[in-house]
Amino acid sequence: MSGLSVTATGDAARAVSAHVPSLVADRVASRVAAQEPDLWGPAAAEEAGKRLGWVDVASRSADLPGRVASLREELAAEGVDRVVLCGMGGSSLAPEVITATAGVPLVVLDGTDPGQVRRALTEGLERTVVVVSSKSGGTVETDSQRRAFVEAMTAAGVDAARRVVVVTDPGSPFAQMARDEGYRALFEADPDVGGRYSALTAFGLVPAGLAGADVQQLLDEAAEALEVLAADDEGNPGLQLGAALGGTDPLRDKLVLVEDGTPLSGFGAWAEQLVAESTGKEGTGLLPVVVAGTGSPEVASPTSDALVVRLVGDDEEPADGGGAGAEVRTSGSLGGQMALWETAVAVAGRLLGINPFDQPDVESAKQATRELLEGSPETEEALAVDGDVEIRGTSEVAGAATLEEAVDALLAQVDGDRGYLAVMAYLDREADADLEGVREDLAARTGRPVTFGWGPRFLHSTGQYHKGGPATGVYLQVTSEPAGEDLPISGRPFTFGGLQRAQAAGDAAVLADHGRPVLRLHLTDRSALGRLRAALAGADGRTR
Ligand SMILES: O=P(O)(O)OC[C@H]1O[C@H](O)[C@H](O)[C@@H](O)[C@@H]1O
Repeated sequence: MSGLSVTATGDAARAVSAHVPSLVADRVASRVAAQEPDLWGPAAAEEAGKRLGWVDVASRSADLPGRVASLREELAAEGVDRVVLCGMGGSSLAPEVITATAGVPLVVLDGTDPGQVRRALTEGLERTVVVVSSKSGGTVETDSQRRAFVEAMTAAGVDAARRVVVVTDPGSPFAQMARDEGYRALFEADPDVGGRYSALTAFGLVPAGLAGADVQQLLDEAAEALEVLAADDEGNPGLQLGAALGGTDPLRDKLVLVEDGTPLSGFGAWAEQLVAESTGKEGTGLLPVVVAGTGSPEVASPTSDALVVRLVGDDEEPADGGGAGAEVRTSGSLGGQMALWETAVAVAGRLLGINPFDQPDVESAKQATRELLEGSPETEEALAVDGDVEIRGTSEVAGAATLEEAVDALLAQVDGDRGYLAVMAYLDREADADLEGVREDLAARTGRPVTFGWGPRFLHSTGQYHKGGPATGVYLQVTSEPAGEDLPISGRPFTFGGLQRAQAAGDAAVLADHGRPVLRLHLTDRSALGRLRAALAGADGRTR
């Protein structure tokens, strides 16, 4: 028994009935398990041919728990017990959910906010090991974080080379660097598994295992689940979830994810990347909307284009199959759920007619950032300045003279039937965490799904969907001067603050090029956050 359970109601149940029989007849489950690359059309076959290794992850990763446990013991004997992970997207989201669920501490540094980076650098360096994870070995945030740690450790008299562990693909620039610099350990990951499917490879298991999570158990859970998920059987939960995700008609493309009794902690953020980057392309896809709880507007009164997925506990009563709306409930162990969602997203990709293994629109924002870093980080004149807030944006918000007018102008662009609002905050996701509360306010205010992402973290997750998915979004970007001093990046001509601004400006430019409405608010003093929050909440009583 894998303990995996998927139940569907309403439109989701109808999608299961409509699609699972043909998925079984086409032997989709066993062909995914056999790593057949031709399930997503001829154009996707080459990529799929090198991206399906996750189906036998338990054997591919078999040596890792032992290797990680030995390294953890060695480090502990040296008094090193604080684990920091530097990595973005697929290189950080899995260890975050694994350690949060296991209740073991891991510092995840997946941002460039100078205050957030500085905090990670100043707490307990003498007992810190830094895991630098990047599949490509070329991600600018990760390399900048590595540089910052090496410099800070060296300044503190700590032998940095003994404290850096690298996880990367064989042959990547990071693999070479780990050898050249004599870093403590190099874990070469499986190149046949894509970043967002890499949870149970070295990317998930090394940092989580060093932090003390039981990674052997995760692999065992996944192995058990993958057997069930390989069956050409109508009861296969991977086919059922895949059909519910990709097969509603008309497509319910706002996937509202809510923890509702699950023992897993933070699963939504991991699933968000998997779903958004895998499906959000060619003008279609599913927008994950990760909400705080069952009282959130998107769950309490779902829109007609929403599919609500409740992550429930194992003893939850199954929902009955009828009714209006569309809901799915899933439960099972963390390793099992990861395998379930990977399978389901691959199945949904087939139903949506897209290649679930590429991310064709991520590079454009990276390129725009590189160009800005080579020039000046902010080249666009402010349309208006309201106190400590500079207002920039596309033509839809051009007439606004005040912060409140600008927000109103943007919200007026949210389509009442299919639209969504994405809030993208390039701030300190720990110190400024309260801002996340505006998600609910804005959802209530607009009556539409609202996503909240911390920049640049979300660029490696929902960023693909924003550009490649349907043109139904409007975008609110928040940037700020650093709360304290900016932080230089050793050996680079730009600072963390400069990088953060360039990433924001680069992404906004690409969204604008795609014809999407964008409002950019830059706080010249971070103390203006309170005012911003009130303006977004509509605290003066103005509602649309
Ligand atoms: O692991 P890395 O190569 O550093 O990549 C980190 C992330 O980069 C990009 O944003 C990709 O679209 C993601 O899928 C990936 O997870």
